[in-house]
Amino acid sequence: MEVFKQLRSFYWPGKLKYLIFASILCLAVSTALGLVYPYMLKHLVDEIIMKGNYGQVPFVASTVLVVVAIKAGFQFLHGLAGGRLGNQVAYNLRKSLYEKLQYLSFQYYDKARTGDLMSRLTGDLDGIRQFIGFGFPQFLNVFLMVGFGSIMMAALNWKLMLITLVTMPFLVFTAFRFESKIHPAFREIRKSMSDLTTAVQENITGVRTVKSFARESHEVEKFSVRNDQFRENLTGSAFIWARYFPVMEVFANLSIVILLATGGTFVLRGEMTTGELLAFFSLIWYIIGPMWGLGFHINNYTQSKASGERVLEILNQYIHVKNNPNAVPVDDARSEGHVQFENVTFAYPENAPALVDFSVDAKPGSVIGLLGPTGSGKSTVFQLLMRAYNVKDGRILLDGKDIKELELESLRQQIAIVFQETFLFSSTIRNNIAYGQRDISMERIVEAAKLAQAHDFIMELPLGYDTIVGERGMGLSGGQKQRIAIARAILENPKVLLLDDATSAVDMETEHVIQQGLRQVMNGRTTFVVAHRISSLKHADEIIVLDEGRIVQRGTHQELLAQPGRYRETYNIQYSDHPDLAATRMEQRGVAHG
Ligand SMILES: Nc1ncnc2c1ncn2[C@@H]1O[C@H](COP(=O)(O)OP(=O)(O)OP(=O)(O)O)[C@@H](O)[C@H]1O
Repeated sequence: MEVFKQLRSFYWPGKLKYLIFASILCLAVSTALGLVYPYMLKHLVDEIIMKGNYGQVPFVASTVLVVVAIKAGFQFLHGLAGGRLGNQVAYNLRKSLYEKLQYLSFQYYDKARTGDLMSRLTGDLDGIRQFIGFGFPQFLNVFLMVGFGSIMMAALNWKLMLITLVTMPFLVFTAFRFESKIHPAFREIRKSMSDLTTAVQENITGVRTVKSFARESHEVEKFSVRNDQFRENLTGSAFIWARYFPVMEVFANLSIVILLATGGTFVLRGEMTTGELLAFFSLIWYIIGPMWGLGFHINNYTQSKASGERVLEILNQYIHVKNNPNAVPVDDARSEGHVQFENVTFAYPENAPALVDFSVDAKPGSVIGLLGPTGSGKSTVFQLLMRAYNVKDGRILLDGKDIKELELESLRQQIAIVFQETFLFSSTIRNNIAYGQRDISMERIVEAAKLAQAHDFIMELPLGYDTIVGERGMGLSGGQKQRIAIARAILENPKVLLLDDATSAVDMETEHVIQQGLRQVMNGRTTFVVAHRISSLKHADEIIVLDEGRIVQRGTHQELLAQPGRYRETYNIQYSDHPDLAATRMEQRGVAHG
């Protein structure tokens, strides 16, 4: 029950608890009305058939008819209340889960699997909806039926009741044993289901890689393993069912045998009437039915308990990066974009340090270039500045304030980043550029697109800015996607601009034009540029060369060219074919040296 206690805030607040009461009450009334049948049966046999009072038959029949109609009415109300309750609970849970997913830290997403999360948000949520809406009232109804049935049976003949129900403890014991076995089995089923979903999701996401490497059969094989596992888990649970249900059936039927033998003897001895025995016989299902169904209800309960655990796991997930209690918002009007890293050393969880003793003082409006081999920590600088992770050694300051003391949202609003890999939403190009910003005029979107050199190619598309780009921007080239991402960052009008290899996918010519546009944009903003091409870095106020997380060189383009080291080596490699020609071309394009 601990799981449902923890989920209480989703089904108890406000009117919801009244829906629970209404649903249970309607079911209870409907169950109580069911007791009229055995009573009518007894009356029919003892008072009408035995005594030949056939004139009462229409009365009995119409009573049963009225009872059936009222019972159906209450069952309808139970369904209505249960349905509304379940849907509202699922709605509340879905909302909270989605909200939680928005605020979970990068650290969580480093390990999270999309398919698994999807299965929690769909399958598991539905399990909880079903149980809270219907499973739970039905479960309570078991006790009501047993209670009502026992009272009426005891009123008819308490001795017969005790004898008949002698097998019930065995039935209950078996039902509980069954529960203890089936719960872990269901947990496994849910887990393998999410493995399966993950496999499908990853396969669809990576379909281009799969096809281009002709690895379809490899994927089918990989999927088969998970599919086998899922089947085995289902078979395992079916085996548990198969083992326990016949045992429960035997105990249930034993009760009926005992009832027939003992009850028959009682009637022959004149200790009870035939009508009473028939009423008893019909009543026994009030006890056996729920006991029989106990397995099903327990099953339902354990499934939703397993689902509840998986949903709670997300809801209770620790958020590593969040606002400090005394966090202050960044004053938009006063923010200058002065970024300082002071002796920052950082390691991703369970990893070697990605950045060691990193310091930089990026004055407002300055441009800092970052160069270094892959894995040297360049992107980590960006991640830390956005406070994707918390820094423990050293400090990062924005306008002299430790970013840990600033409100996270307002900090990130000061920063716009163009990632190495562009992510576009399945929406129009206009919405992708204006992502999340309301009341943005079309003029500003077009202006940003022009600066990012995206306007021309967008206008060539049949629907222009209203063209819907496919999932993750399918249908656009890498360079086109990057330019849309740059336009998005420009529109953000940030104080700090982070360009993480933002022009890697465009040709040199386009890069040069984008950079001219960017230079206009960078004016008055602090910019960090990660690039592998010297041409993207040479105008930076300071260039930092990283290797294995450590700063190995720093200075301006000219200073770094003048000293031996990685920067000059990179320069020589990039301009080695025709160093003079390269230089001349640059001059011609107006990219002044140094
Ligand atoms: N989310 C993460 N979790 C764990 N380790 C990470 C994570 N991101 C990066 N790393 C590790 O941190 C180190 C620095 O990575 P980073 O992405 O900063 O390098 P980079 O210089 O930007 O490389 P590239 O030029 O290839 O983008 C690498 O060893 C990398 O494996």
